Amino acid sequence: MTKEQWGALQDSLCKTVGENNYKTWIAPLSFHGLEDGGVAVFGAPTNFFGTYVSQNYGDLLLSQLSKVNSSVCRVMFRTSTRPAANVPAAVRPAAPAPTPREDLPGAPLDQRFTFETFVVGKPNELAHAASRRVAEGGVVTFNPLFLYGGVGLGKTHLMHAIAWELRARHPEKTVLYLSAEQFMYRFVQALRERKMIDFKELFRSVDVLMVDDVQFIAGKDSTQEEFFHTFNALVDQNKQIIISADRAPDEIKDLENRIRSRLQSGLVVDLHPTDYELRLGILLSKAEMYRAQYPGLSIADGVLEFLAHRISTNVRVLEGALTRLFAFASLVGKPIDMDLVQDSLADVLRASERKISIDEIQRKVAEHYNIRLSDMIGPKRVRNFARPRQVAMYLCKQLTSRSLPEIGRRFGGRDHTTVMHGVKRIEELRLQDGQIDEDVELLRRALEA
Ligand SMILES: Nc1ncnc2c1ncn2[C@@H]1O[C@H](COP(=O)(O)OP(=O)(O)OP(=O)(O)O)[C@@H](O)[C@H]1O
Repeated sequence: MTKEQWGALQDSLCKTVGENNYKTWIAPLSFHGLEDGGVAVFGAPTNFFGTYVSQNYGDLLLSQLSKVNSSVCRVMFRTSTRPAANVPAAVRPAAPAPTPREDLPGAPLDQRFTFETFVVGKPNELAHAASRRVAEGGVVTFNPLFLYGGVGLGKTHLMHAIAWELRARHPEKTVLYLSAEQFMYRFVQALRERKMIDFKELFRSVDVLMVDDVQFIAGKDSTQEEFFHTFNALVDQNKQIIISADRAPDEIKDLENRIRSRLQSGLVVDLHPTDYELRLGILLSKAEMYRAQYPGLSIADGVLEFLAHRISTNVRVLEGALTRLFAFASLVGKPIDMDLVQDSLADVLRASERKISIDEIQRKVAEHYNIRLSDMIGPKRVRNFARPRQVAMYLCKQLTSRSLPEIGRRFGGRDHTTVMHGVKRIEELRLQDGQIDEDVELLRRALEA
């Protein structure tokens, strides 16, 4: 096992654990060598760091190392003596911001996550407006600002944008941005090294505290306790706090009530799931950036619209798809058109195929024919209810993978032969009756949108 072999493993480790984890936990390790008995020895910046990596990534490291060198049968971490300057920014106790305070244990800010690159649409306009207001750094009006939303909807992007803006407008202010996980890590480290006074002083002396992914501290009692005191101390001094989480304060389980109520005491805003227009806006803006990077590559009409329509999960997946398209196109020297989309994104498209539920179909059809849901599912056989019911059954058969007996059960416990009959009837009617055909087509499109 050589340093070169360790170096060669970096890429695959980064892919396996994700870039953030890699930067935080793997990159700071230095490979010291292979000792007797097949022990691969690594230098870690602190004892806590070594223990954490050993517990969380020990098995992974061992399995990867033993693939390149079968004599490795154990990994071990020793506190490294190398200078802190070699430790990547993610774990270095200083934020790489313009004129950062040397002692701030913040996380690095992503250069790309600014307000300029954040595309605003209906689903995120409130969160964006509140973030802009806080980023002005004027009088504290809502404290904390609590931003929440599902995976990949732009919480971290907005947090970084606020931090960049604050640092640019108020270089005299100390703005500390870090994830809740890093807060915990710092806290545990301070406990172990008996530096709690320094820790408290440091966190209580900032002008703006930004904590990302606060749901992480749920269930971690002492970290919550410390967070609570930090929070109160800062609010008492009228210092701005900005928090993000993947759900609303009252939906975070295992969070102490007093913390929950503090989190709710300012402005709570959510980032809604993206809509088609926002997704298209984001794609257009990202494509613009890629065009500068890959001059000469063109995108055929309709490609971005297709992606915005089909990939509705989250923005990260959308971005990934675009990155792959540009990379693929430049490698094979082809234009970005629908053929390339199908060739290079088959897996992404399959994974993001929208699953339509029977409930959704029943609701949409009832709405369309202006009848009550209970009448569609209920026993009445009058034509006003029977025809919409058959249309709904037909759509369930076409748009879901449910079996006939299952569909029957969901329509008030009807037999599968009734469903079969309904489906057949609509097939026939679609050929004979233009109105029915049009209704079904309209409903299908609305459901697939
Ligand atoms: N409105 C937007 N405009 C431009 N880019 C966006 C927007 N929303 C999200 N993104 C991009 O999507 C990616 C994911 O966003 P981000 O990391 O901020 O999500 P998140 O909500 O923090 O997700 P997670 O819950 O996984 O932490 C980033 O590259 C970000 O730049």
